[in-house]
Amino acid sequence: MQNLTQYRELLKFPTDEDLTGAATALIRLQDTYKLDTASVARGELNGIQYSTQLSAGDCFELGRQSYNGYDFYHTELWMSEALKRHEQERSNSTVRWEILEYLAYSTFMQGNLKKAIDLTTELLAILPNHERALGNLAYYEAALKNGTTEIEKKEPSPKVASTMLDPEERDRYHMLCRNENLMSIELSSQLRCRYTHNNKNPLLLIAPLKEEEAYLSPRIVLYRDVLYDNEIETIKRMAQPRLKRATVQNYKTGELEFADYRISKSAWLKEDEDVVVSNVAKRVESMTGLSVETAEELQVVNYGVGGHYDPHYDFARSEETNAFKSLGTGNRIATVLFYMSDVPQGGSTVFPWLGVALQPVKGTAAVWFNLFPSGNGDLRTRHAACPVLQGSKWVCNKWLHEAGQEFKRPCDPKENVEQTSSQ
Ligand SMILES: O=C(O)CCC(=O)C(=O)O
Ligand SMILES: [Fe+2]
Repeated sequence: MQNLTQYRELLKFPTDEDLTGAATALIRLQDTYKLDTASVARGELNGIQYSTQLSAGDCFELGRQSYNGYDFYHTELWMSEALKRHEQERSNSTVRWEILEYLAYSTFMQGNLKKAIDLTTELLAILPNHERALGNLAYYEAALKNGTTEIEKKEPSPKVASTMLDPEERDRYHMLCRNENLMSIELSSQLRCRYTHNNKNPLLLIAPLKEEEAYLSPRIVLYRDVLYDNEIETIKRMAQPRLKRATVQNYKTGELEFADYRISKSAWLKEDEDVVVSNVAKRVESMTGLSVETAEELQVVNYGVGGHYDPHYDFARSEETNAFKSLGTGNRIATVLFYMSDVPQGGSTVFPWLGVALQPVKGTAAVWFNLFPSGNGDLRTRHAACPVLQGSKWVCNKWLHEAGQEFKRPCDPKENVEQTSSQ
């Protein structure tokens, strides 16, 4: 709010990137959760009515942003909605002929020539001398006469193409985000929950963990109630002033950079900063049976509405020669992901190829091994954070590394399948 009011001249906030990012996020939510355009515009998400609505101008802006990204499918959806809202609005936040022009062109680009002609004719009824519209009309009519419905499709730019998901993986990812079940009854009926008693670890003898299996091979388990509310408050309070836009590692250069496929804010906390942070690390040792000596600092992450992380591996693949090199502690052997909030809608952690969806529950931790005992990465652990549809998602995670685990999880060059006994 201060940026908007006091420092407007200096900071120019929100920026163009903020606007583009907000539009992309809304369209991401629409696609992932199959939200219908009119409902979103009315402020209704998955049947829940919120207080905010979109004006014709907002819808127009979403259409324009889609158009700028050569995404004519969403241009048409949002320009049609803009047109409907324009008719209903008393104080018009946009201009009818402009909507018609975008709508006609996006309709044409999707091969509907007749509709493009009708819309352009309507535009010309408002502005008979609109030069571009006159040119377009002649072009659309000629195309219709010659039977040319083949539209020259623009190839996505190399930057966009490199971040595009494999369609099958994307479909599985989105289905899991929508809570559509992908796990067979044969598999899910084998999942158990238990209290973990362990004579070797006094902590587990006094306070056994509530362990819930989410998948067996690879083993993914949930531990319930492993963070106290006051610990969560402390972690959030410490992280808040340090939160920065999250980065990803460029696997070729090893450089950290911003990427559309990971939208969140994060901060790192050291164990010696607060007893809460070191206690969490000790608990991670109990949960995994591994040492945190070589683990990364505690990463705290906050996702706002639309925040997400596309499918990825937590470990570095063999071709990613620069990853984790500077740490000198080997690859990321295991992940411990703590949920520090519930999320009212969206925000699950999903494993597209396993059909597993973990819904964030405050105080729960998810644990899995990323590597086989051979040290090779387990590709089945590919996972993603679904976009947050409503609310704010807080997690923190601890990534454990290979070094120092030699006696706790002995390596075995032959073991490319995980051990059957737990940990
Ligand atoms: O936030 C989540 O649910 C998953 C986060 C994640 O996969 C990561 O940070 O590597
Ligand atoms: Fe991850």
